[in-house]
Amino acid sequence: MWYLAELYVAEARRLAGFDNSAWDYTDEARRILLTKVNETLVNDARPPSESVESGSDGGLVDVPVPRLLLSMTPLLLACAVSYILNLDLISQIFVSSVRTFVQLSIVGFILVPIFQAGAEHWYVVAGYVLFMCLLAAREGSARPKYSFRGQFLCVLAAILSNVVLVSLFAFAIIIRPTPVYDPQYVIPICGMLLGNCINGIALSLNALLTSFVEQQPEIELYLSFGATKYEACSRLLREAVRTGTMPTLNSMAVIGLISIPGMMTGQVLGGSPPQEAARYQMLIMYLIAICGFGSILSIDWVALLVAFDKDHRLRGERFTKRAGPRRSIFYTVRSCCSSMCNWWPTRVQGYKTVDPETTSNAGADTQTKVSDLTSPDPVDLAPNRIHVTVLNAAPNATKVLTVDRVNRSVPLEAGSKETRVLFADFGVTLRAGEIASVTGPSGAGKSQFLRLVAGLVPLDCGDLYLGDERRSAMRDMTVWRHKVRYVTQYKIDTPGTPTDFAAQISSLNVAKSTSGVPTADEVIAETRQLISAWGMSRSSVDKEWKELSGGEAQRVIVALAIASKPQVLLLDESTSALDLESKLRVEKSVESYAREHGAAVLWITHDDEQISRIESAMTSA
Ligand SMILES: Nc1ncnc2c1ncn2[C@@H]1O[C@H](COP(=O)(O)OP(=O)(O)OP(=O)(O)O)[C@@H](O)[C@H]1O
Repeated sequence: MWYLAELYVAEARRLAGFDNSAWDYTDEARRILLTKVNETLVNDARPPSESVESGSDGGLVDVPVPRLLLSMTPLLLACAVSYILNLDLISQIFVSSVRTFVQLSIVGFILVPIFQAGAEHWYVVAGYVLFMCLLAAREGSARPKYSFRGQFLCVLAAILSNVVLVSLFAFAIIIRPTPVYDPQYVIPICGMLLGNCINGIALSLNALLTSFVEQQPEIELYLSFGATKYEACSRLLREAVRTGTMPTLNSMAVIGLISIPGMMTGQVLGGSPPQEAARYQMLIMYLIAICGFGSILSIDWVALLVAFDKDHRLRGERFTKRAGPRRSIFYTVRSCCSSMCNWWPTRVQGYKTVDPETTSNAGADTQTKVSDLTSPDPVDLAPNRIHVTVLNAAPNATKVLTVDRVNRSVPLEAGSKETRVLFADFGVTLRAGEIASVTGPSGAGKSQFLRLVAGLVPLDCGDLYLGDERRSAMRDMTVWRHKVRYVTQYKIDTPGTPTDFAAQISSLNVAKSTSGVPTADEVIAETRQLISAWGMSRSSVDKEWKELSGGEAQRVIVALAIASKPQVLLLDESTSALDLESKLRVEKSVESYAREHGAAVLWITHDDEQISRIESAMTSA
């Protein structure tokens, strides 16, 4: 290269009229030299055919529209694979490809006047960036499986605040174009920030909202042991943030080695030196990473605030499931064709057609069932069908729990504004050592009653007392839940072992700030002792929750609840998965816990014999 340069310098000097023997290197000679060297290097690096096509200016090889359309044809293969594997992606591939073509074609045209006007007026650039933020917020908020009211505005706020902050940092401090709002810099870079924000927000928000709805038992398990909303969701929050940030962090890890990203490719193709393009790319990646991270944290924080009320209760009813993917024109056309001509293959998932001839009986059956479900017997919706019976009245003992005329209603149907009263003016008083059975038909509201007492669901009116302490006067609901333990009827399905769980509940804020709370070692030692008395191996608490059978997990969680020493124990069908012998052993332990610790127990059961057994054991003791 230097040899070539030497030759050009000599030639340049000759053309400029210098005497080569004097060899004085002027600016003019340097300019001619550099121009010539560049032209030669660019043309030498290209195959002869390209050199001809790209012309003598060394710019991009032009891709005419027919060839651009030709580049879309391999996607037909993807459609064929989607059809064969029944992936139901044909519509999405088609719509995405057309959108890419149309949107980029439009943007190619509108950017020219925006760049011209934006170079003079900052508000043109700001307006266009705001427009991009609105579109980004729409896309980001439309993708998650579940949504909440005001989700679009929350996503917009998260995106806007982070993009504005990162842009100020990038353009005012790092890049410093002139003017600082130069649209040639601001618009493409903001576009890249927004593109990554959408993906991060959609992935993270989807993971978090899905957890709030579908992992409700896990969250409420922690809440029922006195966790705050942050403590109850910490694992799910961590996972959601990781899910959102992982694509960017992964691409940063392989950038340059495996992938040459779009911006760098564009700059190199546009004629920029690769080193300069690489520096810009590094800068963009750092900006994308911080902007994406900030937006994900912001929106997850907002989602957490929406999901819980001030008493750290999970409000699952605030989320609604999307009806399905947005309907595309392709879908509409296909559905019309399908219903009119019945020619569209029925094997594509979600669009199966039913032959009325062959399925008439099945259809009749289904209809009967559906009508049964949609018009429930009014008797099933009557309030106050639950019965609380104190099995061993101890009128002289101190009051432990007072439920004072509480009401609870739930939506008649999911998402409906109409409500159904489960119980009204409902009350009970339990004294130290008393056990009460909670009975009633399925769906009457027994679990809702126990969850209300535990402070996991709100009450419409009335109040609760623990001794003389009024619940509505308590500033911190976690303190109440630490003393009133609800044992769920669901099988525990959280990652980790019961030993890990004991360590987690012993390190909750409420446990650390309360005196006399058993340590993790004490909890786990007593749990081992109890489960061994109930016919299980002591080492069962070292197995993963998911490795325990339904009956084993049920015994372990009851043992953990007893070992954490609550004042009120709320058992929701806690022995339903056990054989008779195991049931008897658990009953005995619960009875002695109530007697020895002066605790009150509310026990939901459908087993009349169990009620008689507990009643006779407690009254004869
Ligand atoms: N979050 C909720 N939103 C709307 N309705 C709910 C909600 N939770 C429970 N319900 C409804 O409240 C009613 C009472 O539910 P609950 O679980 O308390 O019944 P249950 O008496 O414990 O029944 P089972 O004996 O079958 O466990 C049911 O009809 C249920 O569909």
